[in-house]
Amino acid sequence: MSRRAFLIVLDSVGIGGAPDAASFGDEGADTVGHIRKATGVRLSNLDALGLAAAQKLAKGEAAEAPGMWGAATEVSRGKDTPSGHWELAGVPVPWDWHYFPQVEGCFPAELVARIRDLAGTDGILGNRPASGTAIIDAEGARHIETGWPIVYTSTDSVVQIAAHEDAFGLDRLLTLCARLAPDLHAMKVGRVIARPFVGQPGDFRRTPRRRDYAIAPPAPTLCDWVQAAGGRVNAVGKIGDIFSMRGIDRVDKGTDAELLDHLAARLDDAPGGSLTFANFVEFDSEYGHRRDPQGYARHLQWFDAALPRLLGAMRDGDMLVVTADHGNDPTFRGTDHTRERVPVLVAGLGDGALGHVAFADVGASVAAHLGVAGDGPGRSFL
Ligand SMILES: O=P(O)(O)O[C@H]1O[C@H](CO)[C@@H](O)[C@H]1O
Ligand SMILES: [Mn+2]
Ligand SMILES: [Mn+2]
Repeated sequence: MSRRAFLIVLDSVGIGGAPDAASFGDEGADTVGHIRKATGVRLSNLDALGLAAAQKLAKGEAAEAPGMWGAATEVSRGKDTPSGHWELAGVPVPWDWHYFPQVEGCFPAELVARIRDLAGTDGILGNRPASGTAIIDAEGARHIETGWPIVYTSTDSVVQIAAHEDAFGLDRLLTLCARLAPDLHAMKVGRVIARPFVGQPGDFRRTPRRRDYAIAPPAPTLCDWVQAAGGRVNAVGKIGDIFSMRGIDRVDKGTDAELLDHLAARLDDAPGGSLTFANFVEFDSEYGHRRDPQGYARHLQWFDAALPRLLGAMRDGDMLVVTADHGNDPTFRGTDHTRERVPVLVAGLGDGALGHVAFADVGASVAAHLGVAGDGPGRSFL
């Protein structure tokens, strides 16, 4: 029997209960719990895999349910996408990220000068922490007038550059971000993100051609382990960006709806020994950061309705894991991620509650399932 693994990250679908939430200012945050409360959304297929039980466990309540489910706790000191994904892939982040101050004029003068040089402009717009959709509404018209890039940060370790695909140029934006990224990685800034948008003043829209230039993981991850053992690694969504393409053989991108088709295609054609690693980002980018519980609930329902199609395409020897990288409670103050535990829902390997596990145990378990050698602090729960 040839074994395959499918690791699916629902970006930001946290379940509360992180023991260190208070130190992030996130005590009480609970993405799925608060969405259920606010909207009454029913997630029967996810619950059949153990989501509701994992939610209880995350908050220290007793829970019993069939299936192979647990709640995972993060140890990396960031509540961001790279930290979450790398740790799920077996490698916690050993360093402190560099964050920009949450004030107007957040970027140091040398960095502003470097961006101006690389962009070939006399100035930049933004230079403050912001929500990405709000800042293109506020600065988009001036951006078109001046040609200056819109540069902003958030409470994550990130520099984001928004520019109009036609007025500024998509390739020009991507080149700017690619050239800037090494300087920022050297400062332990996790990512430079290109945020292309289109439209006119009053009607600007971001496009799916976003591109993340992430610092490389601190050590070989699950993706490298699988590749080193001769297995193929398929990335669905922004996984390739998050891992700086380390240990990745194939990338398929698109909207979440398109990614679902890519994932289904990999269920159909992925060879034995392979890992397919998927990230569905719209939970986070379209609903969590936008503090839209109704939209978030609809997207959860969309994934819940898609699950039978995915589970029905599994073969003997397949392991499929549904998990998340951090929280982004749309009912919580602010517009940023929230420190939370995440669900670990395993399909294909029968029943057996996992209880509390570490993020890194997910990577170790996928490696164990595929029979590849791993490394790091993770312990297989299989
Ligand atoms: O508001 P937008 O641009 O969506 O930014 C969000 O997306 C970034 C990367 O996930 C985060 O740092 C967060 O601030
Ligand atoms: Mn994320
Ligand atoms: Mn985010």
